[in-house]
Amino acid sequence: MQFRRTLMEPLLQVDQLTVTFGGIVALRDVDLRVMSGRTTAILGPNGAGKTTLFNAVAGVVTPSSGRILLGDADISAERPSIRSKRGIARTFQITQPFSGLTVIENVMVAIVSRGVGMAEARDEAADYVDFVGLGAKLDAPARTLSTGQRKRLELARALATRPRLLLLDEVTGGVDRPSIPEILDLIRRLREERGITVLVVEHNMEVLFGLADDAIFLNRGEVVVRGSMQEVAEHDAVRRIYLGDGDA
Ligand SMILES: Nc1ncnc2c1ncn2[C@@H]1O[C@H](COP(=O)(O)OP(=O)(O)OP(=O)(O)O)[C@@H](O)[C@H]1O
Repeated sequence: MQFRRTLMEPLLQVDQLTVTFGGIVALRDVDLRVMSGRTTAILGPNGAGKTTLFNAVAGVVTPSSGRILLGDADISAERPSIRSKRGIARTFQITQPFSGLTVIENVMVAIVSRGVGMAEARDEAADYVDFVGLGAKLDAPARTLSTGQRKRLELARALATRPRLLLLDEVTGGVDRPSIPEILDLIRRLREERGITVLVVEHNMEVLFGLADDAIFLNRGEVVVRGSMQEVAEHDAVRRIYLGDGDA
């Protein structure tokens, strides 16, 4: 019963969020509920405000109004490092590993910064590296990895912060087609095996159908449609924008 109740609660709640940059309104009165244990997609054309919403949740842009709750805690005024400690992690559209460090060292950095000792950090890092399927690359310098492998490393680094909520920005962007199913499988396992709630920005509709339970569609900073991934994808406004993908 406890499990069922948890699934029905939002882990992340965004209320009436407005973000402006000078005269540009990047987000206007955006409401969002990200349900615990589910994967939620943010859809929208270029400039819709998707990245700004991620940045506001991570705490790297300051909203002009509105509030953000993680569980019961109002995190609106908290710095990014505090939000990270509370369990919000993000990956970037362009991966940013330390290219001179090896795969395991890259992951250890995130663990050591939690205050864990080196030996213990190495064991924990090896677990995450294995989980993302980079076990054979443990001691390879990050700069030698393919784009798909760098995305996996990025996920391992995010795992090292022990997230409850993972923000994934274009996780299949730049990844060669044959490697995409493996990355998607990995993201599904994050939820199923580690109980991580996922919020994803992704342009590829085909990818989202296999991944997202819920979705919101933003246009010019406002929420136009919200619902199940299926409902949102079938909405006229969404179909118009994504028709070029052939799957919407
Ligand atoms: N730091 C900034 N300074 C000024 N304007 C910004 C800044 N960041 C975003 N914007 C503007 O805010 C609006 C929303 O941008 P945002 O990057 O959030 O959209 P997006 O949906 O992520 O787009 P894309 O799909 O192209 O990445 C755009 O008009 C953008 O130009």
